[in-house]
Amino acid sequence: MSYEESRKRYAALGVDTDAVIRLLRAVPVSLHCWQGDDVRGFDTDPSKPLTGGIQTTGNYPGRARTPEELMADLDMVLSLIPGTPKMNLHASYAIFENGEWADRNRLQPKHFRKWAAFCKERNLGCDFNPTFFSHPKCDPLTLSSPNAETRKFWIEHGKACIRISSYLAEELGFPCVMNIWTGDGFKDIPGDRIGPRIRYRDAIDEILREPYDFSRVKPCIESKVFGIGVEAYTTGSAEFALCYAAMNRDKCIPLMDNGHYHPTEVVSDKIPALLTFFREIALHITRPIRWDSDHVVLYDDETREIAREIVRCGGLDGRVHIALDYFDASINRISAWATGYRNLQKALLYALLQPHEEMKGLQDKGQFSRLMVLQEEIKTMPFGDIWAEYCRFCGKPADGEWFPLVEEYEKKVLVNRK
Ligand SMILES: C[C@H](O)[C@H](O)[C@@H](O)C(=O)CO
Ligand SMILES: [Mn+2]
Repeated sequence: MSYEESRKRYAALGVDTDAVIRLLRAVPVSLHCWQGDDVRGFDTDPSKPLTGGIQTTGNYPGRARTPEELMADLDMVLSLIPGTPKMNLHASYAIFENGEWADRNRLQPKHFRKWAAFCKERNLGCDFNPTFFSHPKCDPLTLSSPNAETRKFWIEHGKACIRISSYLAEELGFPCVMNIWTGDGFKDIPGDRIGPRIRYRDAIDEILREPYDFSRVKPCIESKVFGIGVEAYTTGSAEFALCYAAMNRDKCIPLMDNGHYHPTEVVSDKIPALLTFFREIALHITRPIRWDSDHVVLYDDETREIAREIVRCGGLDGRVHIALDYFDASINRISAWATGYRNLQKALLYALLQPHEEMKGLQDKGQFSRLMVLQEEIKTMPFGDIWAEYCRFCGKPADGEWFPLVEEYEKKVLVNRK
C-alpha cells in the first residue's frame, strides 16, 4: 500500500498522519555515547574492568578506542536515525588536551569543549552523567561509603558534573538532563541497610547544593534493584530514589530504567503513576533479558507500551525525558545503536498513530469488548507505510536501506581497528 492510501486508513480512525510525522520529528531522544566503546570511556586506562555491577559482553571488532573514532561512529549513526537525537555523555568521556589530565573530582567544562563543539556543529543538545564506577576511588562504594574521604571525592565529582551540565546547557541552548546513578550495594546480606542510604541521601543533598538553574539542568535520581556482585542490596533502590525525588521536587526528577526492576514489573505502568505526582520524569530505555542485561532495544511489546504511555500522558510536551541505555559488544556496535534508536522511534510513531481519545472514551463508558477489538485491529493497520514516510520526511534511510551502509562502514573503517 502507498503512503496516500495508508494515510486515508488512519484518517478514518481520526488520526492525522502528517501531523504525527511532524510532531515526532521534533521529539528529543538521547543517544548514549557508551554503546560505541563498551562503556570504557577515555579518562582512565580503558583496559580497566567495568565496575558498578554492569557488564558488556562480546568482542565484535570495531570498538571505538579514541574520541575521534567514537565521534566518527556517532556521525555514522546520526546519518541512519530519524528524529531529533540528543547526545548523552558520561563524565568518563572527558577529552584532555595538551597533555593535561584531571581526576573525576577535578573535571571542568573545558574537558568537554570538544564534545560541545561536536554537538554544536550538528545542532544537538547534550545530556550528562557523573561516572560513579570504573575508578580506583570506588571502595567499592561511592556516595554511600562509610569512608568520609571516599564520599568527599565523589561528592566533588557530582558537583563538578553539575557545573559541566550547566556549561553544556548554556553552550548548546538545550536543557541538560544530568543523571545520578551509582552501583553502590552489597553482594550479600547487609549488616546495616539504613546507614548507607542515609549517607547516600546526604551526599546527593550536598551535590545538589551546587548552584544550577533547574529549568536548564535537570538532575535525575536513577534507581536499580540489583547489579552483578551487588545482588543482595542496592543503596539506590526504587523506594529510595522515588522518595528522594518526591522530597526534592524543586531540585531533581526521578529516572526509571526499564532494566532496573523485578522481571514482572513494567515501567510502562509506572509512567502514569509517576506523572500523577511529578511534573517531569526521565527514562532509560533498554531491554532486560532475565536481568538488567542491557540488550539492544527492540520493537517489542513493552517498548511499544512504554511509548504509548509517554504519548497518552502528554510526555512528549517536555514532561518525559527519553534516553537509550544499552550496550552490546557482541554485534556491530553501530548496527546496535541504530537498531535501538530506530525501534524506539518506531514505537513512538506507533503510539502516536492510535486513537487515544476514542480508547479512553470506550474505557470510561465500560465498553471493554469494543476497546479490545479496536486495540487488536490497530495492530494490523498499515504502519510500515507511515514509518517509511517518516524516514523519508527526516531524510534518513528506510528499512532495508541502512544496514548495507553499516556493512560498508564496517569493511572500510571498523575492521581496521585492531
Ligand atoms: C552506563 C550505565 O548503564 C548507566 O549509567 C546507568 O544508567 C545504568 O543503567 C546502570 O545499570
Ligand atoms: Mn540506566
